[in-house]
Amino acid sequence: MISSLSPQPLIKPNTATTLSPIPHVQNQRFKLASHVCPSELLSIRKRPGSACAATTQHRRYLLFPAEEEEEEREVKFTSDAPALAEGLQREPMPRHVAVIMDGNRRWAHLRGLPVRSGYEAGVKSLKTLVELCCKWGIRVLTVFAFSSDNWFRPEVEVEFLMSLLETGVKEEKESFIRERIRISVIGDTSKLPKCLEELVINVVETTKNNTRFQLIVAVSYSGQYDLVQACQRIAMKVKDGLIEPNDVSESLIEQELETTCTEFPYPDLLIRTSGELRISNFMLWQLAYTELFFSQSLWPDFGEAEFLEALKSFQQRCRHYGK
Ligand SMILES: CC(C)=CCC/C(C)=C/CC/C(C)=C/COP(=O)(O)OP(=O)(O)O
Repeated sequence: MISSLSPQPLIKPNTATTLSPIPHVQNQRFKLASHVCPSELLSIRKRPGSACAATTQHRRYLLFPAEEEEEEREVKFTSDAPALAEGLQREPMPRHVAVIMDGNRRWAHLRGLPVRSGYEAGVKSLKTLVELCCKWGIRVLTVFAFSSDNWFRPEVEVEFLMSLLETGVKEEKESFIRERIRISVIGDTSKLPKCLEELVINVVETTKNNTRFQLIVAVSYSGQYDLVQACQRIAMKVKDGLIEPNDVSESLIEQELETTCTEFPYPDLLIRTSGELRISNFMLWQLAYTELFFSQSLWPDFGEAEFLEALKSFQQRCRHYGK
C-alpha cells in the first residue's frame, strides 16, 4: 500500500514556513499553545533577555518553553523537518485527522462502472492519504471504512467490502511493518467473517509498537456503538465494586471509548467528501471540538490538492475550545 514511502525522517527542512526566520527557536523543544492563530504566530519576536517573546497583544499566543506549560501541544523544531507542500505551514498541523470517505459508488455510477470499481478507486485514495500524512507529519489518521449500518447494504456489496479489507491487510502487512505504521481497528470486529477478524487481530498485534504513524480503521463502527460499549464497561466496573457511580467522569468515559488505542483520541480535523454535510454517526464523542471540512470531491477523486485545501483551511482556524 505505501510501498513508495521511503524510510525517511518525519520531519525535513523547510525554509518556507513562518517559523523558520526565528533562529533561536531551532532545535529547542517548545510547546505551541493549541489556540494559536496563524496570523498571530507571525508576530512572534525575540525580545532581548527572554527565550522567546511576542508583542503584548499576542502574549497568550507565545511559544512556551516546554517546562512552563503542561498540557499544551509539543512541537520539536529540528533541522530535518518534513518538506511541506507550498502554502502549508508546519504548524498548526492536525495531529489526528479523521475521514468519512464518501462518494465511492457515485464515482463509479458517473463513469458507468460497477460499484466495486468505486471502492477500489477509494482504496487508492486512502493509500495516497496515508503517504501524505506520513510525509507532512500527521500522526494519526482514522478512516470510516464500514459503518454499523453498512451491514444493511446489498449482500454482494458487503462481501466485496469485506474482501477489500482482507486483501488490504494481507497485501500491506509487510509495508506497515517496514514503514513503522501502527494499525488499529475500532468497531465491533466480532461481526466480521472469522478469517478477517483473525487477520485484523494479527495485524493490530504485530504493529502495536510502531510509532511513526497510526492508521485507525473504523469497521462495523458507529459513534453510538462506541458510547454504548463504553457505558457497558463502566457499568460492569460499578457492578464489580471497582468504582462508584460518582466516579464516572469525562476522562473515565474517554478511557473506555475504542479510541483509547491512540495517544490523540480526539481528531483535530474531520474531512467528509462528496458534498454531504453530516457526521453520520462517526466518532460522536470524539468530534466535540473537531474542526470540520466538507469537500465537494467524491472520495476516489480526493488527492493531494484536495487534502492540501483541507489542511490550509484548518491552518486558518482559531480554536478556542469554547473558552
Ligand atoms: C482497505 C480499506 C480500509 C478499504 C476501505 C474501502 C473504502 C473506500 C470504503 C468506503 C466505505 C463506504 C461505505 C463509504 C461511503 O461511500 P459510498 O460508497 O456509500 O458512496 P455513495 O455515497 O456514493 O453511495
